[in-house]
Amino acid sequence: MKNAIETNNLTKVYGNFTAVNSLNLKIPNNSIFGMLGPNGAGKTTTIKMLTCLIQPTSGKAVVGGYDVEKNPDEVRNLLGMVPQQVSLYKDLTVMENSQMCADYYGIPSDERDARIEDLMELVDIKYAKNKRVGQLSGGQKQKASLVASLVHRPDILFLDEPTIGLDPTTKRTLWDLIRDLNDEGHTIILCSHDMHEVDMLCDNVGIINTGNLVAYDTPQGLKDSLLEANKKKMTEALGKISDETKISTSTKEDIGNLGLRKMSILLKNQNEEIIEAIKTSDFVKTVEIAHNGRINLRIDSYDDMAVQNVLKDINSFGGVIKSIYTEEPSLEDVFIKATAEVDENARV
Ligand SMILES: Nc1ncnc2c1ncn2[C@@H]1O[C@H](COP(=O)(O)OP(=O)(O)OP(=O)(O)O)[C@@H](O)[C@H]1O
Repeated sequence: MKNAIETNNLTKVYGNFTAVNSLNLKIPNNSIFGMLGPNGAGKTTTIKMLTCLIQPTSGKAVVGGYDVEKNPDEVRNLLGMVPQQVSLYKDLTVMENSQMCADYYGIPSDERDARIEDLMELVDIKYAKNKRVGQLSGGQKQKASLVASLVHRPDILFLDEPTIGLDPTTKRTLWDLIRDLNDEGHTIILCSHDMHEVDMLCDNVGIINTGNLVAYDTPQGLKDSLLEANKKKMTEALGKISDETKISTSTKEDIGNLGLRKMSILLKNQNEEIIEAIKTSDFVKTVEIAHNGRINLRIDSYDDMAVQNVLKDINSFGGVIKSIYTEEPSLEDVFIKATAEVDENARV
């Protein structure tokens, strides 16, 4: 079995509203998959179908080799789930909640408590094992939830916003744990709005928008595609300005501390008039002339057209561009671009 999860035109319709639309997804075994999408995109609905909590309207999903509709029990046995809202019993202790989960999955009683204690140590919650869940802080509840969901050593683990509200240290502990679990062979499905987290942890990323899968690749692949598209647009905008203009990308540090959307330009024929034209361009928020003559700009817009319009302004004042640096796109840029075109009719 190559893929831990495979869906074929998986669809969920509520009334006349399509929450998930013909989803075709392949999540390789032993990988970390990041599921991204704006609020209401259909992520939770997808996860609910994959974890047999709701039935698909049409299409198919195979999880761990089992069809979610034909073999839901087998699927459930393979899964662990840490939901957005911790779903443990508030009046039971951390230990009792985990014991209940272990019993549900039929873990032998002579193994059960040792397994739970090992996991508690791993996520650092053993000190609170006899505390009732209702008395725990948000982060402690999240850890308790992880212990309960890992006790049966699931092949596939679903994590829905697992680090939301956690302090930076606890967040890092959890990231390390996710990597460790993956090294041990678990496939992990991570739903998160934290782009840094997804970029850092995930092997592959899928972006869902209004029920449709609009992008799927490695994080680097997604960023590279956007970079290529941006370069193409810049080349088009440069047009006849100069065939020799070098377009490159650079990290934030190389360009300098300029703020949000940055670009840096070197002109062959820099003069006051051109600089003035750049400064008064509608799209340019700050202009800084570096000691080496580079013009560092901050363009306060995520609109692709901003870059093109600045280049056109320079062109109209006779500026000949020698080289352009733009900031490398981040996963956040990819997300914003991929989800920009929202079909308002497809929302409720
Ligand atoms: N039981 C339901 N009945 C009708 N519509 C529903 C139901 N559950 C979800 N929806 C709708 O389906 C769409 C997708 O919801 P879903 O919870 O899957 O989004 P999501 O991507 O998980 O969002 P978020 O990031 O906010 O958690 C939303 O428009 C939501 O209103």
